[in-house]
Amino acid sequence: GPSTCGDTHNRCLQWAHEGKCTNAGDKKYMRQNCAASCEFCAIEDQVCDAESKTCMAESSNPIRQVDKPMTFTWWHKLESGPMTVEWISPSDEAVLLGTLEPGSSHVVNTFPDHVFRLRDAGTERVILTIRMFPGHDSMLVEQPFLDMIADCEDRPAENWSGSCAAQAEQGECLRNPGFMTVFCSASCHACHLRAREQRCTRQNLDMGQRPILQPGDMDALFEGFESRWSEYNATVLHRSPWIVTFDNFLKDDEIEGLLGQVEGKYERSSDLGVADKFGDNAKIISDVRTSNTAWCTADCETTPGPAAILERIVKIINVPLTNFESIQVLRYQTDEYYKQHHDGSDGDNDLPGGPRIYTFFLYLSDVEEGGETFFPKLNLTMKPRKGSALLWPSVLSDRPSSMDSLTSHAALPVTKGLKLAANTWVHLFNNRVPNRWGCTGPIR
Ligand SMILES: O=C(O)CCC(=O)C(=O)O
Ligand SMILES: [Fe+2]
Repeated sequence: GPSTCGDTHNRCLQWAHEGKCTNAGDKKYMRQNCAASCEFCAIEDQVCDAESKTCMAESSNPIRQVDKPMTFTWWHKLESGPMTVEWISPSDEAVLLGTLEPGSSHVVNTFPDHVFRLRDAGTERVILTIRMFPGHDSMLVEQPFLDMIADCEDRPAENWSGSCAAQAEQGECLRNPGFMTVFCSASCHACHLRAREQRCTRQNLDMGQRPILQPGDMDALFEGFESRWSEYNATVLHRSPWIVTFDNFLKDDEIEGLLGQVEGKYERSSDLGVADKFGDNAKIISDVRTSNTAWCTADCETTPGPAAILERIVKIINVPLTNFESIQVLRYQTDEYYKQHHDGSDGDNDLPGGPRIYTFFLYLSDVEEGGETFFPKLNLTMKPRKGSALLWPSVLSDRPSSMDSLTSHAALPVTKGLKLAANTWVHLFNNRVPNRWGCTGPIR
């Protein structure tokens, strides 16, 4: 159970902003389940560094997580008789640890990546085998849970050339849990983590509980913004919502660096479908956006160009890189567009990373004709110019868990030439840990 003070539900912050922490009917639930969002916790209980406001997860390094001791508890909630608990050693030896009586619990001190097996003590039938994952520290062994994991098998994608068993052997289950628990769940003994509600709570991900914005923080950021960032010619085009442009934000060699890194990685732009019962979000191709997309992921973002760009954005918006998605490069050819949409939705409060709070948009080319970014509700149009940038929020300053519908926007069709641009999306909470765990696509 929760030993440190925190939220047990991802949507806690939204509920807190709706006044549920003090509302008579909800207060009890909120005290028990949303202590962090209701600010009932002492600061020192929280994983985040309050001073610098960084919510860098203590244990976001998976290698370190493996070394970190953990305590795991099983609760025997089955009608049947006693169960035995065994530790399966790396050389596949079963070591008997004890017997678990119906209605009672069994606690082991262990480490992430260790494997345990429960058997019916009478028939010796294997009831379940599970691998230890950090943050997931207890399990109710009950019939609905066993039904959920019953049909569990590896189901790697057809075009994947790896072997689940070999990858599991090499420690990939913990290093890359988002991919491995979904596609190699049997080999990882991680069938219990296929379901998003098991795998993707902020508490289970051990990622910190503090949102990067409190009500009002965003307004404070943009006060005096133009003079603070005059080196990039920051101009406030609109207040409430804040829309800011930067001339000469990018140097040519940074643009070349970024584009060079993603060359050959472009795919037709898609949206993510709702997670299936295996925890996977399928890509959906639609006519809402017709461009091509390439991601600047781990290897790319540490190269000089992208690294310098990200470092500057971190400084300007005062949010650590842990809350960022990878840079997404966009390529629009003639007649391509992205119809009116919003970069966030209220449902994003159910994601451990929370909603996107900012889009820091980069223009990587000039465009001969068309390709403007257009905000219909604000009647604002931004003509793409190589090296410039545009910053807008997805949420309200007064209530950072709520979408600001005024910032819906479109990419108008390119009518002549080519448009290269990039999204840098920034979340209310750490988004790096959720991304590694496959917890970023929509749930419903
Ligand atoms: O290309 C543009 O100007 C905007 C693109 C956009 O809104 C998006 O990718 O979400
Ligand atoms: Fe957008």
